[in-house]
Amino acid sequence: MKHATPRATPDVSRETQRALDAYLDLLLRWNERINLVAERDPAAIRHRHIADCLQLAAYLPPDDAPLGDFGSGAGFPGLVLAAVTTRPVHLVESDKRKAAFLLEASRTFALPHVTVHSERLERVALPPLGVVTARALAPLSSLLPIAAARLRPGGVALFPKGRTAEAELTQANADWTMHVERFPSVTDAAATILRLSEIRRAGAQD
Ligand SMILES: C[S@@+](CC[C@H](N)C(=O)[O-])C[C@H]1O[C@@H](n2cnc3c(N)ncnc32)[C@H](O)[C@@H]1O
Repeated sequence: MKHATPRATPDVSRETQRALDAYLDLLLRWNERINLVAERDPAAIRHRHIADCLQLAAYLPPDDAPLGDFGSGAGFPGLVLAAVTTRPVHLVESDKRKAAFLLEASRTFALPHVTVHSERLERVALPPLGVVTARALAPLSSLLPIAAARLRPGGVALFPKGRTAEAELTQANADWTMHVERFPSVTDAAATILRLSEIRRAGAQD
């Protein structure tokens, strides 16, 4: 697998760092009542989830088009990215308790550009998106129809993937054409960030 050179994870301001630390505190408190993340160790959550998601900011397009994060869970990556972008961010999470956490977090950290949709992604009404993200939601062959249906022309999908990235791409290539960029993860040597654009069903006409 050939990776492009990784882009540096953006340095965050002290204010953003404080907000991310407060988000971690809130997550730890809620994690005692509902299962948001498997880890209990704050340092592990900071590295495996927050830093892992923050690195995606380097691959966002330089515009203000809306971002839709599908299956956000505890806010990964959508809520973390909302801390470093002013574009509208739509978090789609069907689990009511996780959606309640997302709502509380977006209110606590005064992120007025975040909208939480407590419903299934198949049914949610969203504007055409400039960016689609989904982490640990589904294999690529299931994510591509979602991205193709939701992205506006010129939009990109950012999918963090583990060691199955190449196999998922091979499988998806049977039914889809797309421009693929691969970036190495800075938090997990076995992981790859896929940035996909011009996603079309194979054989589809423009
Ligand atoms: C494995 S978790 C991953 C959560 C988060 N993206 C992360 O990386 O930690 C998948 C999440 O997707 C949500 N989900 C699954 N199917 C969904 C659907 N059809 N519509 C909306 N959310 C869905 C689940 O409730 C769960 O919170």
